[in-house]
Amino acid sequence: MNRLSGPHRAGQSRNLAAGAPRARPPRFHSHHKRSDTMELGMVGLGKMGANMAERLVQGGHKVTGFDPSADARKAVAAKGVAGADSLEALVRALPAPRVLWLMVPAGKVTDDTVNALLPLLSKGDTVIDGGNSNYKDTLRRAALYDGHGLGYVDSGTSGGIWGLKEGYSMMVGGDAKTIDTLRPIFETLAPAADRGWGRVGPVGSGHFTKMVHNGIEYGLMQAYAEGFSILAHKKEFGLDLHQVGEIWRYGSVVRSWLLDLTTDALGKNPTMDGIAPYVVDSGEGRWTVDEAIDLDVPAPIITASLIERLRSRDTDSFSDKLLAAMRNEFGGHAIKSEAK
Ligand SMILES: NC(=O)C1=CN([C@@H]2O[C@H](COP(=O)(O)OP(=O)(O)OC[C@H]3O[C@@H](n4cnc5c(N)ncnc54)[C@H](O)[C@@H]3O)[C@@H](O)[C@H]2O)C=CC1
Ligand SMILES: O=C(CO)[C@H](O)[C@H](O)COP(=O)(O)O
Repeated sequence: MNRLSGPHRAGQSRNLAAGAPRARPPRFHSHHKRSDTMELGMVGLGKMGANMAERLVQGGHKVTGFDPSADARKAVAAKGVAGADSLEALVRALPAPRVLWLMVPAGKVTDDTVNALLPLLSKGDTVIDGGNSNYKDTLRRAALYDGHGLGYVDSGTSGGIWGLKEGYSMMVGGDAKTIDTLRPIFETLAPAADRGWGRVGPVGSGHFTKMVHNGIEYGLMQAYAEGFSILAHKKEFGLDLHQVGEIWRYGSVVRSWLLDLTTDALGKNPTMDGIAPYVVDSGEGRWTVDEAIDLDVPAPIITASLIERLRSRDTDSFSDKLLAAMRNEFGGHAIKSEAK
């Protein structure tokens, strides 16, 4: 494995998380406290990849990054991340056996990247897909790589734009020995070397676990949004939603990081002024619902949360108009006319 000289200071990853507001003592201790640093390539230097590359550099690793956007490459250069202007140049810059972390949009871009890397890599090299890929795509890509003697690891990654400071939570799938060689990378990216990451099973299981994590995220988000909306509609009490959020953040049963962020958003913009009521989804929720159906698992909350997102985009609902028309047909109930 390509190790850089010079030990990575013991506990360095933990120091990175020292500013985290709600740091807790570790619940378990790793027997593999590595002091190594590594060299790796980061493909995709957007909101996630750029910060991950920066955190790795802060942890003493050597990172070369590729992104088709020259601006993205320039932004990370200032953080100590070397730049490559093509995938070929990136692969050439890395010592064998190579390690490449993909942090690109799921779907076609990931497929294109995986396919373009295939002829450039050599036996023993490993690709880690840290994006939100569908686990079925991951199984297909891993089988392709396995056939060429290449390692393929999936890391379901959570932490968003806060990961640079707080560390990332990583659900890792793949061959246990391969993952062990990548330990210094995960230990640095995680909130602490011995927590917030782990091998969850064979390849595919990391993305599967992240998919369910995001399904849960949809349900939690929906519950907070509905609760605050009920509070907002009780006009006679004139409730201050930011204040309520702040109260709930401490000691309440519903306190969470998501509530912290929700409260922050309410503090900045209590009436959600200027925000269109349109909620995007990137696929993880619908894959979770598909999977629940395939496995005969009832998942009504996650399913309803997904449907609510779809509903948010239906600003001229045909079904609601048809419902009003039906009531008129059977009961002669009045139809409210559309404002012209
Ligand atoms: N933003 C978030 O909160 C999280 C995102 N993810 C996942 O991480 C991945 C990256 O997400 P973000 O950084 O948020 O997206 P982003 O849109 O900010 O960045 C994606 C980057 O990939 C680059 N890119 C596009 N085509 C490329 C190609 N062919 N080769 C190399 N780079 C290419 C783009 O120029 C861009 O800089 C996605 O799979 C996303 O689902 C995972 C966890 C959280
Ligand atoms: O993985 C994430 C958070 O955990 C990403 O932010 C993801 O984009 C969220 O899912 P969606 O876009 O479907 O709301």
